[in-house]
Amino acid sequence: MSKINRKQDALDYHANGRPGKIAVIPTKPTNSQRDLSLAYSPGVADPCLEIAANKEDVYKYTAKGNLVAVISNGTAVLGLGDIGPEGGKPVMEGKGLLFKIFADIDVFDLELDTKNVDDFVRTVKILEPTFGGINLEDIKAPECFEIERRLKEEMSIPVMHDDQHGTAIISGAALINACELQKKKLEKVKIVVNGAGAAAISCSRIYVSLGAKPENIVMIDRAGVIRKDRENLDALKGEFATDRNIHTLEEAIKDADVFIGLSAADVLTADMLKTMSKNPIVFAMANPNPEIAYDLAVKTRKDVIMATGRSDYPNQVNNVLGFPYIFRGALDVRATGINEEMKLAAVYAIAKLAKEPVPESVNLAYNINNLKFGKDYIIPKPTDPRLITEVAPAVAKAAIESGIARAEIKDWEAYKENLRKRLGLDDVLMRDLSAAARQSPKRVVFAEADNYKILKAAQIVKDEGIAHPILLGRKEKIQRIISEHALDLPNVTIIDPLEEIDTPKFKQYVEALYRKRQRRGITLLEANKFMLDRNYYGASMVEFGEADCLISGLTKNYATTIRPALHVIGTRSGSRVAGMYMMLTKKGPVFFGDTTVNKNPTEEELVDITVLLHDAVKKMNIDPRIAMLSYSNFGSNEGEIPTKMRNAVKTLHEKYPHIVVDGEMQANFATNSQMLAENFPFTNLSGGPANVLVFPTLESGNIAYKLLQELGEAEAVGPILLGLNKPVHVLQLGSSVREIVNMVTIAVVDVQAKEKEAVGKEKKK
Ligand SMILES: NC(=O)C1=CN([C@@H]2O[C@H](COP(=O)(O)OP(=O)(O)OC[C@H]3O[C@@H](n4cnc5c(N)ncnc54)[C@H](OP(=O)(O)O)[C@@H]3O)[C@@H](O)[C@H]2O)C=CC1
Ligand SMILES: CC(=O)C(=O)O
Ligand SMILES: [Mg+2]
Repeated sequence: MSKINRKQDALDYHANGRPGKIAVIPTKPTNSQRDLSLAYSPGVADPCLEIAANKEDVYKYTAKGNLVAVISNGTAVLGLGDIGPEGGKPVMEGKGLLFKIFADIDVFDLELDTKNVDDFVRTVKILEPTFGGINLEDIKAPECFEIERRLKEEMSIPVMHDDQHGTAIISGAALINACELQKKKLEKVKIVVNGAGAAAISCSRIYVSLGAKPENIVMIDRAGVIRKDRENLDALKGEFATDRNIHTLEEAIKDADVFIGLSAADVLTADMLKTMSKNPIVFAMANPNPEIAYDLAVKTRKDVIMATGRSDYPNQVNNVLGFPYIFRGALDVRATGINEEMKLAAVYAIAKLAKEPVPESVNLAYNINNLKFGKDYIIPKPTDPRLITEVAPAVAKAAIESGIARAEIKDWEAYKENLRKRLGLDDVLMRDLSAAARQSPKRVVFAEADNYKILKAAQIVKDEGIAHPILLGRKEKIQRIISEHALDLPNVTIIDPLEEIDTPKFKQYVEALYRKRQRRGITLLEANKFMLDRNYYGASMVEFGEADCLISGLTKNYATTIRPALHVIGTRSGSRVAGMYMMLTKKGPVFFGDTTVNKNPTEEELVDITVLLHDAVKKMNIDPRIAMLSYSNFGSNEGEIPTKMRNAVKTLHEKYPHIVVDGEMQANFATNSQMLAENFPFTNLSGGPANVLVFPTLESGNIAYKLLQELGEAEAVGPILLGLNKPVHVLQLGSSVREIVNMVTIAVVDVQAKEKEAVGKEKKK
């Protein structure tokens, strides 16, 4: 994007619609007169009096415990300098936005019109009743140090100057990892810190805590190298003053291992970079423009590990990776401050996370196929959903262990679960199913293995111990994709049916297909031809026990994929086939059927579909509560659809009394149990909203799940094919890697359930 376009886009982004980036949203119902009388007068008086009697109750009855103030006077806004409090407001609103989206922390941004330290401290101090924490931002050195020190002493809620400590924590984590990759020891590296302000001094201090030697650090400000013999040297800069006989950045940078830029744009030239030691580390963190442009640095030195504060290049060393989670952890244990132990815990948690395999959602967000620990990935990406569950608990634990927490966390797994829920990362069911799959992984044959997404999913399910993949396709093509994308799939079986044509196994598969279909118009020659199709071959592998289940359909339409399975494997005796989607909604999982196979099911077919859905949901250890949907409620409308749904319910009640099912009903009644009970108290659909929805036609089911997926932001897992003799699962055309992994997980659990069923039947005999 050109600079001009970017400028206009950025201005439009802020100005369009409601100006600015944040707003206040009520968290309680406000629909009725009653709600309002509780929210405000007279009801509000009760929590007021409770808090007046016991101040700590402010955490119980108000938003204080989750509310952070982002406070600035605009004197060091990014690297833009002193642009005043109003000038800094977009940055402060931006911080508020980041706190919210990454850690679900609410923020009021406060821009103070003062450069006077006493006024600043007094103003913030008297805000203590309102906030759970104070994030000081973009206040210039040296005032920022005194402001933070005094507020920490005088306030009993966490106070942190983010430009100092947030930056120190992130760059500390990045430095540990960069040193490891460049095979350098932190205790020995020579570090040049350009800048001697808030960020630079705190970063240098944390590097020393992590093992760097103060005598190996040279610090530089606008006047040059900070030397011990400088006149009027202030105490802060004095901490890192050197007695070496050097005066300029040019002199200091020669043979240095690490350059830390926390100053201004473009001060490090290519010529200077050339003089650094072998395998140099450059963190050019000035915002918005770094001390040396990313492209110039990597062009100048092939052996450099390069990081900037920007999101549009690899290695974004920016305090956004820290402040949301540091405050999250501190707020959740009601810490009285943010101490050294908490900061170091955050450093190590962030550094460690960079070495873990990257979730697919992060690859997708950056449009990179295989991010992994290395020169271009030294710290996690800000969108990594694991940051909250790794960094916040590490910080909270450190607060408890160092004795500054006022609340305990006992069940850390439950706490992490809660953190995921806060961000809507709460796919508990999928996680439970993954855990179940891992207990006994199965052989899954992928019919379309000459496809990157399938191979990536195969790698994930293999790495996670969910399944043993078997890949079908042209061997050379599969190997090429594996090496192009640096996938890691050693020792995985690859089979090309075209190369199997003369094997006894191939012949066995062909004969079996011919036997099954000879009276349905298939000749032996045709059976032979069909078997070259990987869907037929894969289904035959499942049929003959060479694999436990088949996954296909990513690149072909549904009918083309399902037909071979029906021909080779067939349906369970007396059963029909139907498709089910598991919709992972914000209110929990809801199962939709039939969304895939039966266009306009009859009453009898609806009964069978309902039983199939019931049994499938039960296998996932969920008690099904089934609603038969229509546009009418219990006879309120006549018509073909309500009648067939009503009749299906009647048959289900008679033949399957153990199944909790009711209808016909409209979707809003099915999903709102209070409304259903108030209007139709006779219903047997009790104990909460329906979690299985049976649709009258394929059309309505398909439309409903797609709308929910797009507008309701629910994740759709499926279609899960029900009724086949052996597990075959057909992907949605163009599924994502995550959807394929989910589907494999379901397939493995399905195989496990079928095995259990078989053992049960054997025992009964
Ligand atoms: N990536 C990230 O996460 C973060 C990046 N930053 C960036 O770091 C920079 C500094 O921020 P902060 O510490 O808050 O600001 P401060 O105002 O406290 O400090 C700025 C420092 O930079 C020095 N400086 C300015 N220009 C030069 C130059 N040309 N050569 C040498 N030194 C120079 C100043 O020197 P003097 O003392 O002589 O005035 C001062 O010491 C900003 O660009 C900011 O965007 C900050 C926080 C986080
Ligand atoms: C990232 C940040 O806080 C800064 O540049 O000031
Ligand atoms: Mg800042």
